Parts: sequence; structure tokens; C-alpha cells
Amino acid sequence: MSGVTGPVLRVEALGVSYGALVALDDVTWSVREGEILGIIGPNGAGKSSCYDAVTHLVRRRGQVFLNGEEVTDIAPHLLAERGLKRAFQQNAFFHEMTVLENMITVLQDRYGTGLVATTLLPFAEARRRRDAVEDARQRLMRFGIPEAYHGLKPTNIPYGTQRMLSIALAYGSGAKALLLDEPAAGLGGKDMTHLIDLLISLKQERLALVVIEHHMDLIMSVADKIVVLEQGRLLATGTPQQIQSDPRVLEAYLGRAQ
Ligand SMILES: Nc1ncnc2c1ncn2[C@@H]1O[C@H](COP(=O)(O)OP(=O)(O)OP(=O)(O)O)[C@@H](O)[C@H]1O
Repeated sequence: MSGVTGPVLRVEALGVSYGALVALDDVTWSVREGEILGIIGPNGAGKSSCYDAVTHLVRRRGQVFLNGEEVTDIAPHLLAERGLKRAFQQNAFFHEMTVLENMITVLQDRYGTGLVATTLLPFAEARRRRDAVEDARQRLMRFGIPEAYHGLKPTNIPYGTQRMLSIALAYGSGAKALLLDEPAAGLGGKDMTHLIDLLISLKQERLALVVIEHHMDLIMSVADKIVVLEQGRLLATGTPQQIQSDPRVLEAYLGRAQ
């Protein structure tokens, strides 16, 4: 191996239209393993549409490559199986299940189905379930969700921990590339610090992370590179330093936010 690897996720000339409205036009970016790509832009700039395009939830133009292989025509659930995972702006939980059961459910690709519902289990099944429970417990802790919350329903745990849970559930049993949509929304103080620590630890584990974020301090401190969208078009791309001193960006976005 040369040691130089290509991008984990690459999108080329992505475009999305809703009727006559062009929400995204000719947008190209890529992210490597162990890298955090930030996507910023004013409200309505096309950031979420970009994720919808990547994960094939909308009709779109352009191409998507995962680990160098074109996956443009692959269905959304098959993209997830191949390691392209996404967390949404709104928390998405199974509300009738506990935090632990939610986690076990997303590990079913690893341990098989029926883990939560099964009651009378032959020995092998019981062991499979024990392994799944322990795995789920460890994963929750790793994503900053203390054991005291594992038996509660997701809506009964603090909001900051709910955001961590939604990232843990999106990541599931593992991902090559993870798309996060405003993970810092509604967070403050130590929740923000926990989120930064989590993003950095995922990066250190060689995950390719893409993060849409309005919280400038957070994204400028964790991202390796930034893509700026405005009115569906790619306005600028570069390191946080380059972006923060780019007059076009200051004019279009950062200047307005101050
Ligand atoms: N399903 C849809 N049908 C019609 N128009 C849509 C749809 N989804 C988004 N749009 C429009 O497409 C444009 C881009 O929206 P998008 O949600 O991608 O922007 P965004 O940058 O994610 O915004 P925000 O920061 O507010 O989440 C906006 O003008 C929006 O109103």
C-alpha cells in the first residue's frame, strides 16, 4: 500500500431541484478518512438538500463515490449498509423503547433481528442477546451516554444527551462516512465540550465526518476543511483559516452573522 488513500466520500456536480427552485447546483466536495469536512451557509443555502442528494433521498443530478466506487444509483438503505450513515437535524428515536433498546435495535445488522422482542430464548440466542446488550451499553458510554440513562425513554433524558444518542444511533454498528446535520443545535456549555470531544475522537478513529453546522466557533475549531454554500452554489472551499479570511464568505455569510 502506498499509504496515500483517496477520499472515502466524494460528490461531483451534485444538483437538486424542487420544481422550478434550484436548491443545489453543481456542488463538488470530498472527505478523507480521519478528516472533518464542515458545510456552512446561510439558511436555505442548500446544506440539507446536499445530504438528501448524497443519501439518495431526492432526485438529483451528479455523482456520488464511496471509497472510490460509484454509488450514485444505490438505494438509501444499501448506502447505509455500505457504511454511509446520516444523523438528521431532528432527533429520530423509537420513543416507546428505552435508550438501551434503541441502541440494540440499530445493532441488529451485527447481531440479527428480534433482539428486543424475544423472551424465551434457547442458549445460543440468550448469549447473542447478552453480547448485544453489552455491546450496546459500551457504545452508549463511548458516545457520552451514562448508564443511569440507559433504562429511560429517550425523551426523558437531558436534551444534550439526546443529541449524543442520535449520533450514536446514526453511527450504529459502524460507519465509514458519517453525515451530521447541525449536531450542536440547542447545545451549550459542557454539552458543547462533550460534542467537540466526541467529534475529535471519531476523527481519530479514522472516520470520515461531514458536519453541517451554524455554530461557527465549533465548526471552525474542529473542521479540517470547510465548504461554503450560498443559494445552492459552492461559494468557497478551504481550511477554516482561509474561509474566515475570505472576503466573499465574510460578505455572504460570516459578516452577516456578526
Ligand atoms: N422538499 C422541499 N420542497 C421544496 N423546496 C424545498 C424542499 N426542501 C428544501 N427546499 C428549499 O430548498 C432550498 C434549500 O433548502 P435546504 O433545507 O437544503 O437549506 P439549508 O441550507 O439546509 O437551510 P437551513 O440552514 O435552514 O436548514 C430552500 O429554499 C428550501 O426552502
